[in-house]
Order: sequence, then C-alpha cells, then structure tokens
Amino acid sequence: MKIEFVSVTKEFAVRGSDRPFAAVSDISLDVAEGEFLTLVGPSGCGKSTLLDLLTGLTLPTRGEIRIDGVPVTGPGLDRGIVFQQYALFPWRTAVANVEFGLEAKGVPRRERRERARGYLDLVGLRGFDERYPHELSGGMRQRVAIARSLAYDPDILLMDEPFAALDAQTRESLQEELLRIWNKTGKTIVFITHGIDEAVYLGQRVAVMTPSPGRIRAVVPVSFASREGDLRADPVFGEYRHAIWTLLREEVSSVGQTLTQHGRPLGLPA
Ligand SMILES: Nc1ncnc2c1ncn2[C@@H]1O[C@H](COP(=O)(O)OP(=O)(O)OP(=O)(O)O)[C@@H](O)[C@H]1O
Repeated sequence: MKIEFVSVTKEFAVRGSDRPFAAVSDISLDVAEGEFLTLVGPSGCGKSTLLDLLTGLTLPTRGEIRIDGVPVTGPGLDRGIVFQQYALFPWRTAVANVEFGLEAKGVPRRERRERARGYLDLVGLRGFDERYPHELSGGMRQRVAIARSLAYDPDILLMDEPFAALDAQTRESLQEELLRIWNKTGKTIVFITHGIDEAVYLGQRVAVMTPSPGRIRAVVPVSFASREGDLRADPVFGEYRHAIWTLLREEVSSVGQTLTQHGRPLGLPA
C-alpha cells in the first residue's frame, strides 16, 4: 500500500477549554500505488487537516500515517503539494519557477532548463517559458504550479482544492489535463475538493468526509464503461453524484436503494 492512515485522530487545543477539539477522528484509509483518490466533504470537515498530516507538517494525536510502510514523521520530497493559491515566485519566469523544484533535487544547472521546459510542455504551456506569473491567466499559473510540483518527481501528488479559484470552463479543462498527466506519470494522487462533480470526475475512488468530528463516511469506487464524450451528462455520473450528495446528507438508507437498483455494488453502507 502506498499510503495508509491507521486510526488517525488529530486534536487541537481550544483556548479557554480544557477539552481538545478533534478535527479528524479515527480515520483509517488506504491509497494504492498509482491510485487517484479524491476526498470530498463540506467546509470544516477536516480535509486540509488530513492533507497536512500526510505532508508531515503536523503529526497525529493518535494513530499513524505510513508511506510505503514507513511512518510519516515530517515533510519529504516524495510528496509534492499543489494548493489553491498558486504560490509561484512572482519574480521568477514560468520556467524558472519550475526549475526551483529541480534545484531542490540538486539537478545540475545545464539540465535544469531543459527538464523544466519538458514539464511545462507536459502541462500544456509550451511557449510560455519566459512569462512571469502576472503575465499568465489563473489557469496557466496553476499549470505552472503543477509542473513545479512534478519537477520534484514526487511519488505522491497532494492537491488541496487546486482548481477552486478558477472559472468553470478553465476548471474542467484542467481536470481533463490532470487526468492525462496522471495517466502519463502514474503518480499516486490525493485530491481534496468540496465539489462532488469534481470528485466523481477525477477519482477512481471518492472518500466522503463528514464533519464534527471529521470522519470518512464511505469510500465510493467510481468507474465508467467509457469516458468518451460528455462524461458529466452520463446517467451513471449522475448516479454517483446523487449517491455522494446523499451520503453527505446522511441519508444512507436511500443511497443503498439507488445503487442496488442498478445492480452495481458500490461498497457503500446499506
Ligand atoms: N490549528 C488549528 N487549531 C484549532 N483548530 C483547527 C486548526 N486547524 C483546523 N482546525 C479546525 O479543524 C476543523 C477542520 O479544519 P480543516 O481546515 O481541516 O477543514 P477543511 O475540511 O479543510 O475545510 P475547508 O474546506 O473550509 O478548507 C475546523 O473546525 C477547524 O476550525
């Protein structure tokens, strides 16, 4: 297993109270090597807390997170992160931003530019190497951020609502690009979103989180007979969307009904 959360709880101290607040509680979840897992849930359910734990920026109060069987004790170059905000260096061109990842890896100067250009190509930004971030659109900046994370050549890509600030059309085209990049690179991706459509479109499995305390309500495997054409208009897409929407509203019994109706066991609680 690439990533394992084993009974992970994260508590924060609350000012003026001697009882801590559990941001996430007793989370157990496995992510396979090369899998694309989306994590969906409402604001405040603990998605970012889970991701922070996975980056090693914070440590669990109880439980353990393992990568390749080894407990996470701090950040590492095996995990690349893409945030909602672009976090690019404004004083560096696109290609120099991507090169930053290669500097961290100790790649010799000569090789850096060439490899950085390769990553810009991969994210569809050929010809934009010398643009500064302020000369790029929001979608392009996010492509540069993805290219920079890929330049570290991490095994795992962690994405915290990376497309949330983009307009709908740009978001859809970046989702498509991301799937293409994932297919090409075989990275393990954990992608956080509060959009059900986005979770269903991208994920091979969708982990559904509910708040107070943050828990994983269900993990829904997603598959389509074909991804040709307008996938979002596919009735099966609508079924997944509805199932997850219902889970988020805790109407679990009707979810069981919707799904068995079509004879596809989706691993949901009955
Ligand atoms: N450092 C902290 N100290 C105290 N409470 C915290 C801390 N970090 C997060 N929390 C609390 O933990 C809960 C989960 O927060 P988190 O940011 O993980 O949620 P989220 O699902 O990512 O939300 P959003 O979608 O709005 O980003 C929230 O109630 C938040 O107030």
